[in-house]
Amino acid sequence: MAAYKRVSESVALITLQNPPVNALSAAVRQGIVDTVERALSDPNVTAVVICGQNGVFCGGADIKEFGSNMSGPPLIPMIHAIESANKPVVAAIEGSALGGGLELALGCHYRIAHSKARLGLPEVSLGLLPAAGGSQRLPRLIGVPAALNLITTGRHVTAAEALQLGIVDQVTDHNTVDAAVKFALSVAGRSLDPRRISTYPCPQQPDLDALFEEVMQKVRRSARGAIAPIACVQAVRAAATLPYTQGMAREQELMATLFTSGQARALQYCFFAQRAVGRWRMPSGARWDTSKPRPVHKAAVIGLGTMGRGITVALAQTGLSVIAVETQEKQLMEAKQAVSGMLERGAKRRGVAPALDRIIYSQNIQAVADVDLVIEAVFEDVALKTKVFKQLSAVCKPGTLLCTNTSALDVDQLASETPNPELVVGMHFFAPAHVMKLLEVVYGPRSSPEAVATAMQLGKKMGKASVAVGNCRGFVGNRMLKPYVEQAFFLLEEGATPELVDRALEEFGFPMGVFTMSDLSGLDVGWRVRKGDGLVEPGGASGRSARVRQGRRYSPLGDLLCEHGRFGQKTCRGWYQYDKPGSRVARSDPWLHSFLEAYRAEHGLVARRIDHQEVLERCLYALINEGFHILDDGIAAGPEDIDVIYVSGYGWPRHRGGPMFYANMVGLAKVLERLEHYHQAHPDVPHLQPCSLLRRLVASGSPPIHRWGEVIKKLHSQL
Ligand SMILES: C[C@H](O)[C@H](C)C(=O)SCCNC(=O)CCNC(=O)[C@H](O)C(C)(C)COP(=O)([O-])OP(=O)([O-])OC[C@H]1O[C@@H](n2cnc3c(N)ncnc32)[C@H](O)[C@@H]1OP(=O)([O-])[O-]
Repeated sequence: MAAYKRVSESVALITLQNPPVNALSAAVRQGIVDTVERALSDPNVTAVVICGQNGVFCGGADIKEFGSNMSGPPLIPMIHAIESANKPVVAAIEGSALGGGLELALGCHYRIAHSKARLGLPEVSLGLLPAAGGSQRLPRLIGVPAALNLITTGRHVTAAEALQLGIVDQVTDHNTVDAAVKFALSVAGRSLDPRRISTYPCPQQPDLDALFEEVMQKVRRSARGAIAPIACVQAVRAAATLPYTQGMAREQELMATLFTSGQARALQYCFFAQRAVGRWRMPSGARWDTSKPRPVHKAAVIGLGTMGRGITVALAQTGLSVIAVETQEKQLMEAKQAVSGMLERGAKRRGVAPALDRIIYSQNIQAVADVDLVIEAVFEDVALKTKVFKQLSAVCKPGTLLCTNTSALDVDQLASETPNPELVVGMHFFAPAHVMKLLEVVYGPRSSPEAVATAMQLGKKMGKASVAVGNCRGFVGNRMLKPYVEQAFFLLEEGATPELVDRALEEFGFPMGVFTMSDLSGLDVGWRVRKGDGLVEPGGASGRSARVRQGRRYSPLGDLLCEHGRFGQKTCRGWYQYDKPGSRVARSDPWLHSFLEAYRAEHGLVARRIDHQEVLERCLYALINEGFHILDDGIAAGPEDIDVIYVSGYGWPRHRGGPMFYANMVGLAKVLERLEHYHQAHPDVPHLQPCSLLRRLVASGSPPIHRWGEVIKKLHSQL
């Protein structure tokens, strides 16, 4: 809807009304058409102001309508009617003007923005492009390079940057509507021809072809298979090389290729999944809107290694006071320096003052006596963590929440070491903790809903994609990663090379394949976990028994490389070789290839040709199959929880939606059939045995992902 009223005698004020972000639904578009017509035909009206209800201009087209038959007046002629109006139309931009919302404003003759407003054309992050004239008007208004940057990245700009770019005409700290009405009165009666952006020639660039070639190469590299960024470059190229009308036709043509694409559906699923995981639920029935978070004004971090330092920075950047505790003096001094550096660099990027004074460093755990929440990030050793939890229970004031950053230990066991297990949850960050978006909030059977609510709220405050998951070995992310890595190892035994496996996964869209990632994080990390699982047998890595553990197939390849001191980038040797420690440039290593041949010969394994399809099916379907086990166990509330975890923490390509969404796209019956095929070939690999939940979903006709709940009774999906 759009409300209409006359203000200041002769200004028609049109207010978009569709809470919470005034998205351009069919009803809003109809409201705009009707009210603009009314304003232009009312002789008492000399100017028009368009604004949004509730301090938000417009969040763009209504994404919820994309899945259905679009009805109501189309956007392009609606915006054209405004641009060709014979009375000045001024956009009063508060909150957000994004996508179709900014395109509407670009159709207006003037734009006034509040200093806190955010503007942008983020369609690319939904697998689309600005298709209501944005890709044709923005380059004409601000030039090709700046428009290319905004449209291919989808980034939001501040009002200040929008003014500097020329997107808006004025920025105000006061009431934006009042400022816009005053501005409209001041320009009433002036010629509007110079204000119709579609009539502008596109500012020419020296060597336009070279610019587009360079941008296209950069976009192709970072897109990793996503098609929308490429279409965005092509649309802006049309603006730079074609008259407006032809450019618009090209824009529509390109949009048509994207709108129904699987990638657009995947990215729009991610948009809603990211918001759905905030509406968390626990198997007990406790939920996000009935559990009150506790106030957290002061927090503490125990252990200032790599993770502890990142967590301290992430906490301080929220404005909280932080007590950072490290018992080793040398480690404490080094941590103080590292944390200060990270805070200063972060503050510089964001153009704010670094929060150095918010952190108090101490060697004494007593210092945390009056904090509201503690995050323990000491070395991943159960005895050490238990000792710390006992100390914290003795030192902290009643009601202090005790959170552990463990990535593999039993959260409930740690809770049992304290007098108040209800106050214990896992807060599993990902390295670097002040950069990586994902936060797994892990609740045990005794964790209170308030404790979960508090951790989830703190995660949101830190700008994290926080997902509430149940306590089990590896929680959700690492638990699914195990069969994925296991399959990659088995593929090497059967004839593949690290290069082949990694190329298949990187072409699928992962930033890094399994073996490149293993070299980056260090082979010794996985080795330590396998030792913790009792899987590593010292020196035993030969003969048939070397490839069986706990009655199932096992590959000691990773253990053998570690026994050779090949820990990856840090030792210049791992699955690949590197020129110097820490170098990221992986080069094939002939030693590794002859080692694999010798290994196969020793174990009577005959290498066979393996193609990318098999690599993808075995690695991804084994991971997905574990996802179904996690849903069946009620460890994750819904498929969206798993997908947000993998997209925001494990590099799963966003334009493929996430593991569970991808399984739905491929077809559950196909995933089941392929798992059965591979399990038949490898009966000693239980991770390939299809999960009963997958069978039940296929037997129920493979319902769409948002209806899996009907099959999985204990599912609490929020889609
Ligand atoms: C032709 C044209 O070229 C093309 C084709 C397009 O225009 S394509 C569309 C382009 N527009 C976008 O990409 C902007 C998308 N939105 C955002 O980036 C953010 O929402 C926000 C505006 C910065 C506000 O953030 P927030 O943190 O304050 O709240 P929220 O939790 O995110 O959102 C609050 C609630 O509003 C819902 N919502 C937000 N934007 C929406 C939209 N455009 N359509 C439908 N629902 C929307 C969201 O799902 C959530 O619902 P629920 O979860 O409460 O049920």
